[in-house]
Amino acid sequence: MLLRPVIGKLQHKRVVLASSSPRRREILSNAGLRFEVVPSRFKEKLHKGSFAAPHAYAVETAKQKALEVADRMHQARAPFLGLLPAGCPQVSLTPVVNRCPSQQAKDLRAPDVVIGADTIVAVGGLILEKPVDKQDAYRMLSRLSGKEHSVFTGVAIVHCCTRDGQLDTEVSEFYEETTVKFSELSEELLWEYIDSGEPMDKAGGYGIQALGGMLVEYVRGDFLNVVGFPLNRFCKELARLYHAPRAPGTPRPVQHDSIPAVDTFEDLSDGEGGGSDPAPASGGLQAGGARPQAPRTQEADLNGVTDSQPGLPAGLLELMDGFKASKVLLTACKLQVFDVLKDRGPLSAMDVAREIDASVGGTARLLDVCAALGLLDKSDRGYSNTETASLHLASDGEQSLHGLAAYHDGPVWGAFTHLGRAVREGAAWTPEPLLQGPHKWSTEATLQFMRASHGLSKLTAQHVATAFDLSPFTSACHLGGCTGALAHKLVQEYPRLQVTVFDLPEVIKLAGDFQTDAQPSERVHFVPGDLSSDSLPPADLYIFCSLLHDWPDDRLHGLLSRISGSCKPGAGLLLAELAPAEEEEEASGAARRPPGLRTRGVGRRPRSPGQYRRLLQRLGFQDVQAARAGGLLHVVLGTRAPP
Ligand SMILES: Cc1cn([C@@H]2O[C@H](COP(=O)(O)OP(=O)(O)OP(=O)(O)O)[C@@H](O)[C@H]2O)c(=O)[nH]c1=O
Repeated sequence: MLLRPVIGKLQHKRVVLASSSPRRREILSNAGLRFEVVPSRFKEKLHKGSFAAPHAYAVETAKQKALEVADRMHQARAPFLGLLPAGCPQVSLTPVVNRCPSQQAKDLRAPDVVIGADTIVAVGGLILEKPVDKQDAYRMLSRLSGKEHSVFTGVAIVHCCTRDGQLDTEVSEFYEETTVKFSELSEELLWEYIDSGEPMDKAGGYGIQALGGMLVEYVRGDFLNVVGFPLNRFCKELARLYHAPRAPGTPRPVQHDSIPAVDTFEDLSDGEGGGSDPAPASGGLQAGGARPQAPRTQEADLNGVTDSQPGLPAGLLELMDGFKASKVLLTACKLQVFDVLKDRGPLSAMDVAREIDASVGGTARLLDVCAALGLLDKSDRGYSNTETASLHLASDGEQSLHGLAAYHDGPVWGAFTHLGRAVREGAAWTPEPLLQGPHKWSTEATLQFMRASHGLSKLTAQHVATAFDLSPFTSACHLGGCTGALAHKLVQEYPRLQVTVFDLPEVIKLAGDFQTDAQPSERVHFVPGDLSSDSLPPADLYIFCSLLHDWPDDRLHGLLSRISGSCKPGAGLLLAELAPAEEEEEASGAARRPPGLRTRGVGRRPRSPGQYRRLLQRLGFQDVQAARAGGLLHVVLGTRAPP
C-alpha cells in the first residue's frame, strides 16, 4: 500500500501536534497519524513588517510554535524521572492519539517529532489572523468580499533528540498557498455569519469547511490548506525526509493494494510502514533557530526507539496512572501553593515550604511535578504560577476553580475511593451527601458543593449569556441556578431582563453567601423549589446550565416536555451543557481546558448539539440554534412554536 507508509514513517515515534486547532487535529487523525496534542504557548506576535512575504511570517510562526512545545516538553521531562519509585524501570511509552496534557507531561520520553502550523489569510498586502472581536471579523470579511485572497499555511516539522541532556532540533519547514474567491457579501449576510460565532477562532474570520463555505465562489489549490493543514504537501515532505534510497538492484517490494498509487509518495513504499530516519540535512532539513545542531544519523538519536519495536499499552498505563496527576493538582490547591505564588513568584521551594508549613523536600517535589504538569513555571530563580494557575487555581479571583478542586479532593475523591462498593451495591457514583439529596446534607457539605458550582458558573457565565442575543426576552428563570452567578451576569448583559433563580430551599438559603463581580441586582430573585415536583416560576425564557448532561434520557425528556407544556408560544428554552470531549477539544484542545475540568471520561457521554436540537424540535420548539460557549459548553436555544 502506498498511502500508509507515508504516515507509517512516524508510526513508532512520539509525534506531537503543537496546535490547539481542532481542524488540524482532525485532518491528521483522519490520515491515520498517531499523535498527541500539546498546544503551543508561543504568542503569535512576530513583527509582520519584518517579513518579505506573508508566507515567511506563517512559516516562522509555525516554527516558533513547534519549537516552544519541543522545549517545554524537553524541560518537563526531567522532574518526572525523579518521581519514579526506586527500581521502577524507565519505560518508554509509545505515542497515543489525543492524550491530555497532564498525561503528556507524565510521559517519560521527550517527543521525537513536533509539528507546528500557522494559517493566515493575505489580501492586498495585509495579513489577517483570527479576529479579536466581532467588529474585527466584520472588517476582515468586508475586505474579502467580492475578491480573491490567498490562504497560506506554514508548517514546521521539528525533529528532536536529546544529547547529554540537551535538546537538539532540526527543522523542516514549508508552506502552501491556496487562492479563494468570495462572493459579494451583503451587510446582512456578513452580520448573520459573524453572529453565528464561527469566524472567531479562524484566520480571516471564516471557516470554509462550515457555514463559511457558502461565502466562497471558488478555490484554487489545496482545500485542506485553507482549513488549516496542507496534508498533501505534508505527506510529500515526509516522503522527501524519510526517503531511504534503495541499493541498486534491490527489488522494489510488491504492492498488492487496490488503492491507486500516489506517484509522489512512491519513495515511501520501500520500507513497508517502517521508519527510516529523515534524510540527512542535505536532503532539506534546516537548522532550528540558534539551537545547537547535531547531525542526524541514526534512529537511536530519537531516544533509542526504533520503528521495529512493538507498541506498549501506553493508554492503559496512563489510565492506571492518571489519578496521580489529579491528586498532585488537588493537593497543591489544598496546600495553597498557587495562592502563595500568585503575584509573588518566583520563589524557591524553601520559601514556599515555609509559607505552606510543609517539609522542604516534599514541597520541592510537589513543585517540580506541578511544573511538569504545566501548572507552574520553573526557572533558575524558582517557581512561579503559570497564567492558568493564577487565574483558576488560586483561591481568589473571578475565575477561580479552587472550590471545584476542593470538591473533587473531598467528596468526589471519597466517592471514587469506594467505587467498588458502589458497583457491588448498585449505587450511583456520586459523593454520598449528594445521594441523599441536599435536604440531608450538612450545611458544610452543601456549601462545598455550591462553591464548586459557583466557580464553574462564574467561569462560563459570560459565554453562556452572550452565546445568543437574549434581549427580546424580559423574564428568565434559571432552573437549578444555585448561587445566581449566571443570573447576575444575565442582568448585567440585558438591562430589561428580570431573572429568577430556582433551586432547592437548602441551596437558596445559602445563596446569599456568594458574590460575583457583577453588582447585586434587584432584577435577580431567588425562589426555592424542587424541579421534579413543584410548579415552575413563570418566565418567557427557561435556562439550564451544566445540569442535564448526565441525566438519563427518560428523565431529561420528562422534564423538558413538562417545561414545553408550560411555555407560551414564543417562549425560549436555553440549554448550556457540556460538549462531548472530542468536539470541545477543538476550540480549546484539551490543554486549553482548565485543569480539573476533565471529568468527561466517567459518566454519561455528553449529548451533541444535534441531539439536543432534535429533542427540542420533538418537544415543540422551533428555530433551534446551537453555539459553542468557551470551548467547554454547547448552548442550544429554541422557541416554543404555537400549538
Ligand atoms: C481560513 C480558515 C481558517 N481556519 C482555522 O483558522 C485557524 C488559524 O489560526 P492559527 O493561528 O493558524 O491556529 P490556531 O487555531 O490558533 O491553533 P494553534 O496551532 O494552536 O496556533 C486554524 O485553527 C484553522 O483551522 C479554519 O478552520 N477554516 C478556514 O477556512
